[in-house]
Amino acid sequence: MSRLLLPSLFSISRTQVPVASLFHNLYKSHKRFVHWTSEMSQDSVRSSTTGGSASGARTFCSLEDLSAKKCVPCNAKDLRPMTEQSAQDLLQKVTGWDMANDNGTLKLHRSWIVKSFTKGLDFFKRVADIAESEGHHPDLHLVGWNNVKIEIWTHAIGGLTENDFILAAKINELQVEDLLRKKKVAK
Ligand SMILES: C[C@H](O)[C@H](O)[C@H]1CNC2=NC(N)=NC(=O)C2=N1
Repeated sequence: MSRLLLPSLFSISRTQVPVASLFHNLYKSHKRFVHWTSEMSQDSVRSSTTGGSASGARTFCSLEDLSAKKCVPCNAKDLRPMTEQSAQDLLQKVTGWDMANDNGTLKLHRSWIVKSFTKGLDFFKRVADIAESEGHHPDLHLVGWNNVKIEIWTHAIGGLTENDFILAAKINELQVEDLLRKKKVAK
């Protein structure tokens, strides 16, 4: 029995060594694969927020493409503020929005006149629903009871990223005609 047992044990132990190194190699290649995929996903976050080149310049698509895009988490470790030129290029895609340099921080802004104070709050609620679903939030101002002003920038990095333009594009697609004061027609 023991003789029979010995060779089979030996043979198992002999095969155990290749099996062990096989598992070790499999584990190493799995780790390499996991690292590679995480790098790839980081690259897609990088390119989708700061553009392919250092200047952040990218061939951006039309407005409807911006509003169809999804904001990315603002805490992506290598998120950089967009250059002023890249921001100017994107500004063409968000009708009605303008850009201001607030002590070195580029920000988007747009204003509306609403019918009443409460319509202003309704406006904010509709914007808030978008912001919450995007995980990206604007600064909301309601002054002089019926003057709405919205500012957007990426606070986590103190500048503009594509997220801000996506949010602006989505706000532009809101149905808010019922809240706005009718434009005075010049007599
Ligand atoms: C984790 C992530 O940075 C924060 O939860 C989000 C929330 N909404 C945000 N909104 C804006 N405008 N800028 C931000 O940096 C930001 N950060």
